[in-house]
Amino acid sequence: MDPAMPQQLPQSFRDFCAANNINEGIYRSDQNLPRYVRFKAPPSADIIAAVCEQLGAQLEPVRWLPGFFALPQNVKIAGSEAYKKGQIFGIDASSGAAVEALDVRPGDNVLDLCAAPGAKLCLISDHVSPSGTATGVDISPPRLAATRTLLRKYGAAHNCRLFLADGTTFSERPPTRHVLRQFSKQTGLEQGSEAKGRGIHLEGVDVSINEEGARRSCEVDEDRGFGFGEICTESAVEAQGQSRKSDGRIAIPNPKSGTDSLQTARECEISRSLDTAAVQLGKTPSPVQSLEGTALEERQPANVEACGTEIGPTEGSESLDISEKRSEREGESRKKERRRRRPIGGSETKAQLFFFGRGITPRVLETAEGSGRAKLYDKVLVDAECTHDGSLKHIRKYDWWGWDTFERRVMDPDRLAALTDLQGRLLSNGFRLLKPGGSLVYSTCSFTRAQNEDVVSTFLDAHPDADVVAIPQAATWPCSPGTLQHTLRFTPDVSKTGGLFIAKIMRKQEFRS
Ligand SMILES: C[S@@+](CC[C@H](N)C(=O)[O-])C[C@H]1O[C@@H](n2cnc3c(N)ncnc32)[C@H](O)[C@@H]1O
Repeated sequence: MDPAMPQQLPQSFRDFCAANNINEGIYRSDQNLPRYVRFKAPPSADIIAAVCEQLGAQLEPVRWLPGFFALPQNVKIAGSEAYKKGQIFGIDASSGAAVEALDVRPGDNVLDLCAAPGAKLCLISDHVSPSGTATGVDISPPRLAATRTLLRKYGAAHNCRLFLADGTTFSERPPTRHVLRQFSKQTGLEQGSEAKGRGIHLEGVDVSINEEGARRSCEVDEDRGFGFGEICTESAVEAQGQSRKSDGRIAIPNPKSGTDSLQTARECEISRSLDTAAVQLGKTPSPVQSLEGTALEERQPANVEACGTEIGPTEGSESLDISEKRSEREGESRKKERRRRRPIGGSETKAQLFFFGRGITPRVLETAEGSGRAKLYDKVLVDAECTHDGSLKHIRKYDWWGWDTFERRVMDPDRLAALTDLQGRLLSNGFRLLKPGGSLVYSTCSFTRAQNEDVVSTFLDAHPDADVVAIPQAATWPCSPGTLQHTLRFTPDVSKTGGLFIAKIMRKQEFRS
């Protein structure tokens, strides 16, 4: 057998490769690829040594990608202290490269249009800190729930928000940075405080402190329909049926378990501030406006998925009732949503009111029509749904699912056409939400031209204000050029990473059609 060929590739997959001009040789090292981890904060030599000891393996720095380390593929990281403490997380180096290509800067507002399960969003959250924001969107409730868990675990939730929405129609503006700073200042929840990882949801919230000082009243932002409630005073503690223990801790009754959980006043204050309801009105939010101030077409309203506490499907926690009327209806629709197999061409999302709040009665807050120019995102990542053929590990799952399923899902021309159509619409909508002068990265973990260069070329034909640009950092990356100028491909044989296609697209600063 040709040593360049991977052994025992299933015939269906070989047929797929042949049909898409994919050289099977690129998979030859796929079975022995390293796994990659990233340190949340730049590690000292002592920390690296300690983590190596915990993992029982050497961490090899990835020379071309700062903060990333390679490990032998079979090393399990989940049991280690470093992983449990959120010090390291698993993310393929090619995924890291996609985020690096975006060149995210502190203070940027970044949109991640296909965010789940969230590894790239965690990285983005780190890069935009301390003053920027990251907005994640995904159409899959369970995957979004996993994303929320990940964000919390890695202390990335403080500047992130998540929407359950169709990325082809998502239309929410970036949050107001001014408010983010104001909220942090007033609550004392600065970067690195214990609030990190709790999931603050801050978009468009106008926070004010009244005469009583400790009391925080929060009003909804006119554009957004979200808000934080107030609470934290002694009277509010009593009003909530809570009591202070002699050591100063506050007993918070949990009606479901019948037990009290004890929190220090500080913890209580923080959780109150963070866990108060965020509200998405059950009506269409004001659409994003173009820079010229004209409303862009009406889009589907998004559902709020995650912020301070549980909304929507949860991991290891119960979702809270929203209102007597709505909870039943939504419970049913969520069940239906879980049962339903998501079509490959995307799906419609219905407006739903998600809600949460521990012991807090949520208020539905009124919005006013937004006015003036919409703020758009500085950077957008469209890490699109694809056939995942860049990773044999993923493709091998069809050993269990059955290769007839592969043929039906991945090789059926109608489904492929629907998929590439979805990719094009995700790219177009991401670009619509990008500000002039901003950059967008389109990536897939497929090697087919149809899902990569062809999608980008079709997009460029329809968007004269878009340019594919070179990625300067890539000069030192172990990748190969795509067939469209400036596009890149990470292939397992060359990069020793999972497969990834990356195109960086700039929106021209000044453009007259
Ligand atoms: C390749 S995965 C994204 C991986 C993610 N960026 C990460 O780094 O963890 C593609 C995601 O697109 C989501 N998706 C599929 N169709 C979508 C749509 N119409 N709108 C938004 N997300 C969609 C899928 O649920 C899936 O989570």
